[in-house]
Amino acid sequence: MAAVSGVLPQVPEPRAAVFRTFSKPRPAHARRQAAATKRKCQASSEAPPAKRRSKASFLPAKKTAAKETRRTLKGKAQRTFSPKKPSAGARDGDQERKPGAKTSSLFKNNPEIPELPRPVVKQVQEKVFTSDAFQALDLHPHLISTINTVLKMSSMTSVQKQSIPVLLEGRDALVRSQTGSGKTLAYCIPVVQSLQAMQSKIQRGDGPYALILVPTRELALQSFDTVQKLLKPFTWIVPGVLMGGEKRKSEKARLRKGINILISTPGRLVDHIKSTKNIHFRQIRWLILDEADRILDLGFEKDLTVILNAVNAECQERQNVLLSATLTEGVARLADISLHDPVSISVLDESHDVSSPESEAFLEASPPQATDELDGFAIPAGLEQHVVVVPSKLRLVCLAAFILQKCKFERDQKVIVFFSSCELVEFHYTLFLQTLLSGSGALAPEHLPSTSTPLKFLRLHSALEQEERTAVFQDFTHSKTGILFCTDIAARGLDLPQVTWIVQYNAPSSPAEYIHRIGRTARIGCHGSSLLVLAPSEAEYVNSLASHKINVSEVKMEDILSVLTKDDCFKGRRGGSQKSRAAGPQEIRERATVLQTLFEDYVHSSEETVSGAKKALQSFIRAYATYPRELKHIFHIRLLHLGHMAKSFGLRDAPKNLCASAMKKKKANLKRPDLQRKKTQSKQRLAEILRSEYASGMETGGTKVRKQNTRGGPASQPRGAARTPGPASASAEGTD
Ligand SMILES: Nc1ncnc2c1ncn2[C@@H]1O[C@H](COP(=O)(O)OP(=O)(O)OP(=O)(O)O)[C@@H](O)[C@H]1O
Repeated sequence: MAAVSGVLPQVPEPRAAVFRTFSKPRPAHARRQAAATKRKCQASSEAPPAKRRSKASFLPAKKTAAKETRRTLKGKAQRTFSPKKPSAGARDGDQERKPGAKTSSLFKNNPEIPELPRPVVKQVQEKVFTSDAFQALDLHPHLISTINTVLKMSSMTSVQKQSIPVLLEGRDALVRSQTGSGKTLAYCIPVVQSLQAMQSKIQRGDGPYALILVPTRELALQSFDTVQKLLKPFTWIVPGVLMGGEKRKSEKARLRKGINILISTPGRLVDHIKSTKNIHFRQIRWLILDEADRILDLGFEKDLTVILNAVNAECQERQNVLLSATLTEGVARLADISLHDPVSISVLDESHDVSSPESEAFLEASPPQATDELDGFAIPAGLEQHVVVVPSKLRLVCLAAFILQKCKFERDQKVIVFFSSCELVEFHYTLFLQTLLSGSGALAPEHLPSTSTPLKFLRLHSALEQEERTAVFQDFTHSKTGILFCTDIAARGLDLPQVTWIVQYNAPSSPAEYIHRIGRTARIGCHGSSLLVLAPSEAEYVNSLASHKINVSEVKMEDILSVLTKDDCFKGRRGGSQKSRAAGPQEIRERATVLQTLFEDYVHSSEETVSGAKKALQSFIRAYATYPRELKHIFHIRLLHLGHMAKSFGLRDAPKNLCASAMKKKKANLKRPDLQRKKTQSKQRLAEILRSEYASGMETGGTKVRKQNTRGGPASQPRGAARTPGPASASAEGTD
């Protein structure tokens, strides 16, 4: 990174610049210097000593640049979102400055960017496809022809080849294979085959024969769609989905008429078990837990117990199938599910079969390892994983530059950006919509490069009304391009076609969540890329990923920012463009400042927007506090510079008392004798909170983001992926 040499690398022609400089080996002296820097940085956290000037920063900006920037932007900002006069309420401490106020330097006083660790990792890989056709299985001819003609699939994937015969034999199974490898059909085909072959023909009124549990509503819809297609020739078998967001009454009516293959989120099913007379499980032959490790997780524990008790009370003889890309036997053992002599299916095992040429390559390449060492999660071969280390002040412009690069200046790019809470999604969605879309995109179309593509922003999180959630899901599914901002609600199971990039703007809380997030791209043998954004104090996370056999290569922040030289909307003082001269570090710096000013002016344009940004920052801090203990040495609020962090929310200064009240509360709690009792309650609370992110929609009285409301933020939400209790204090907007 720039920290190593102290100067920004020469920025080549912008088109060729971005992402050409991944992980280049550095000279030894530079490495030594960077290692020393890293030690210093770790000791001092992200907050630098007041007088220290960052070597990592760009060359010092001339004083006039920001002034000029302000002038350039003033007009633009007014044309885009018309900043209002700051109202009385906006005059909170330092936040009272008018839009267009001087933007403090983005490039001074940043912490050094440490050289990233480069652990040697042999990633676990699986072979996706086999050469075997579905005809090789003992399936009903109509089912085979439906797979061939309706689903347009001919050969089986590895996980299908291994799982379908085992499940057709009637065995219980734990199935693990990489994301996007076809696990849905691996269980749907045996279910349909076995139910259509039942001697006494299934009647709709019999009720459910198969119960499929999935963690999110979108996944429920997606699985329902697959089952429905497979059932085309077997019209007497009725599938149905219970997923919340829909009127309870209509679901009850459908249950009364009869559903034979029932797909549901756990929370919604529990609600019906408690309140719907007609629901019964007398006929259950199959219990499937898709994304089983998530469903067995803390957040669903209570719901799952209710469901299993209800099912066990009425039927004992059934097949149980647990599937996930990150299912370990350890996780499965925790399940209070009476698995009967289960078969453990892992496609990785097949890679070790010396009869396949690829496996031979694998065996040759990897020395014998202990069993647990082989336990890394497989990552699709077509997935290129990147990481960028960005000082907190530059996070926002870096994200924006990346989005502009991919979605404005490249064709057919579909990007998913993961955030740790609903509030963060909502804040960034609104900010980008109001600045990048109506800002740079709408300014003067004649000034846009002819190669640019209009930006399309979408957002998905649990605080949206179900109607909008479904619409967004459908829209993004069918779009050729677009940027989806989301929480971990979209991390599991969703099969969104042709996603090209996954950005993790907030690091995930576990390696499993990392795998699932990146798994939304490079599915079923396709190619895709991912980018993880880390702060300098979080660089150690690369080692944590490596310990789970996850290998990321470094992208330079400067390379991402250099795209701004393509976009004359961000022209700085000197007004040069790529056409007239080569873009240098100074120009990149100026343009980044223009972009940051655009964000800050929007945020400071009204009381409402300032307060939205503060809430989002608080939500970030709360989510940051929920990282599990084993990651606390990397992700600890103490390691963040809150003033710099505030800048990444478009705030010119850190709001006062940001953490103080939370810390005060914590200290007070420590003195209180009833703390232990409270701890149990807070565990339950966390379960509620986690469930809310994956809510099934029976919730009442919660704060939902209305369709038209692009400015106001939703109720505070914690990271959906947290597996470990933390002090997140979200509202209970989405409990089932
Ligand atoms: N045999 C096949 N041939 C071609 N495409 C297939 C085949 N089986 C499944 N697919 C397609 O592969 C994609 C991924 O399948 P699926 O969603 O079932 O993956 P998954 O393993 O469940 O992923 P995740 O772990 O992310 O949930 C889907 O678009 C599906 O239609």
